[in-house]
Amino acid sequence: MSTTTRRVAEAEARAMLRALELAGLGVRGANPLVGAVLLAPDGTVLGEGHHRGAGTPHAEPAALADAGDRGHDPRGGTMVVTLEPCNHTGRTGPCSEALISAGVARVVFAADDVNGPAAGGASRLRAAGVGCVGGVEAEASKHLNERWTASVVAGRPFVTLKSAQSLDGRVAAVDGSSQWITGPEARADGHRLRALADAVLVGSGTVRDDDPRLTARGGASGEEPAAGSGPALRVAMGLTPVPSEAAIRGAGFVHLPTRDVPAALDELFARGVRHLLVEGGPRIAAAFLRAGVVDELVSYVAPVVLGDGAPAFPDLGIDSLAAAPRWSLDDAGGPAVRRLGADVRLHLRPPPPGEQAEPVPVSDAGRPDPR
Ligand SMILES: NC(=O)C1=CN([C@@H]2O[C@H](COP(=O)(O)OP(=O)(O)OC[C@H]3O[C@@H](n4cnc5c(N)ncnc54)[C@H](OP(=O)(O)O)[C@@H]3O)[C@@H](O)[C@H]2O)C=CC1
Ligand SMILES: Nc1c(N[C@@H]2O[C@H](COP(=O)(O)O)[C@@H](O)[C@H]2O)[nH]c(=O)[nH]c1=O
Repeated sequence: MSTTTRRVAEAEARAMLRALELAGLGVRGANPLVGAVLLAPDGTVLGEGHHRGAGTPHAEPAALADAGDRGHDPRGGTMVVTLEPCNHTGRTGPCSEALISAGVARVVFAADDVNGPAAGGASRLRAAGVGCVGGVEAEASKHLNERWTASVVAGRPFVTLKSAQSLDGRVAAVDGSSQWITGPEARADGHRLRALADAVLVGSGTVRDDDPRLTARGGASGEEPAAGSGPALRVAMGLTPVPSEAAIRGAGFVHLPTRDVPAALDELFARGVRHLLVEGGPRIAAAFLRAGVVDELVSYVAPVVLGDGAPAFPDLGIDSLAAAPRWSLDDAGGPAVRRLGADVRLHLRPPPPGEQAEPVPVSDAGRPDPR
C-alpha cells in the first residue's frame, strides 16, 4: 500500500468515526440517526452533516451543502456515511441521485438500509459508476439505530414514551390531580416532543381525568400550534366512547376502541404514523411497556413527593430486582440528563432485546394475565 493510499484509508476511517459522532446529534423518531463526512480525493474534510429528523435533509445532502457553504467542490470526493444512501423519494429526495449529480466518486457506508422502500442506494450508485463500499463500522451504526431497526422490521411506528413524574415515581396525586407536576420549561419541552411525532396517544382514563388537548403549543405561554407543526394525529385508546365535547376531538382526532397494543400500532401504521408519542396515563404506559414496543423513554422528574398517588408504570409483573429491566442513558439529540427549570429530564433507551423482560400476556381487562 502506498503512503498516499494509506493516508486516504486512515482519513476514511477517521471520517467514519466522526460521522458516527455526528449521527448522534440527530433526534430519534421516524428516521434513523445518520451522519456523513465528505472527503476530497486526498482525504481532506470538505463538509459534514447529520440528519436532524423526519422531513429535514438527509445526512449526505447536508454534508454536500456544508461543503458548498465552505466553498468546496464535491466532484471526485468520497462520501463517508453511517447508513447506505437511500434510493427513494420519501419526505425528501433520493440521496443516491444527489451524490451522482454532485459528482461524488466514492461512497463508504456503515450499515445497510433495512427500510425496504429506501434501500438499494448502493446498487444504484455502482450502476452509475460510483465506487461503493459497505460494512465499515457497521456494528456501531447498527447499535445506534437498534430500536429504530426493530420498529421498521416489525412494520410498526417508532414509539417514544413520555412521563412527567414526582421524585417517588408518581404521575398523579391520590385525588387524581396531576396538573402540573412539572414546571413550564419541562412542559415546553414536552410540547416539542409532540411536534416531532406523527401522533400523540393517551388512554381513556387520561381523556376522562385530564380532558387533554394534546396539541404542540408554544410551551409555557400556551399558544396554539402553527399550522403543520404537528402532531398530525391525536389518539385516544380504549373501549370507552370519547365524549362529544372532549378537547381532544377535532381535525386529526382518532379513537382506537381497543386495548390491544399491537392492533393499535397496526392501525396507526396503516394511517401513515411512523413516530408515535405515548403520553400515558399510567395504565397505557404500562401496556406499551409490557408489549415490549417502547423504543425510547423521556421522563421529566419533578422535585415533589406525591406519596400514594398513581405509579408511573403499574402492573409490570416485575417481582424481583433481578427481573427488572435496566435502561441506559441515551445522549442522542443532546445530553441524556438535562436540567429544565426546577425539573430534570431523563432520556433513556431500553435494554437490548436479549435482556428485555418477556412481554407479559394481558387479559381482556388490560391487566397482566395471572396464568
Ligand atoms: N403525569 C403524567 O405524565 C400523566 C398523568 N396522567 C394521570 O393519570 C391518571 C389517569 O390514569 P389511567 O386511568 O391509568 O389513565 P390511562 O390514560 O392509562 O387510561 C387507562 C384506560 O385506558 C384504556 N386502555 C386501553 N388499552 C389498555 C391496555 N392495554 N391496558 C390498560 N388499559 C387500557 C382502558 O380504558 P377502557 O376501559 O376505555 O378500555 C383503561 O381504563 C390521571 O390522574 C391523569 O391525570 C395521565 C397522563 C400523563
Ligand atoms: N401532568 C403533566 C403532564 N400531563 C400530560 O399532559 C396532558 C395535558 O395536555 P394538554 O391538555 O395538551 O395541555 C395530560 O393529559 C398528560 O398527558 N405533562 C407534563 O409535561 N407535565 C405534567 O405535570
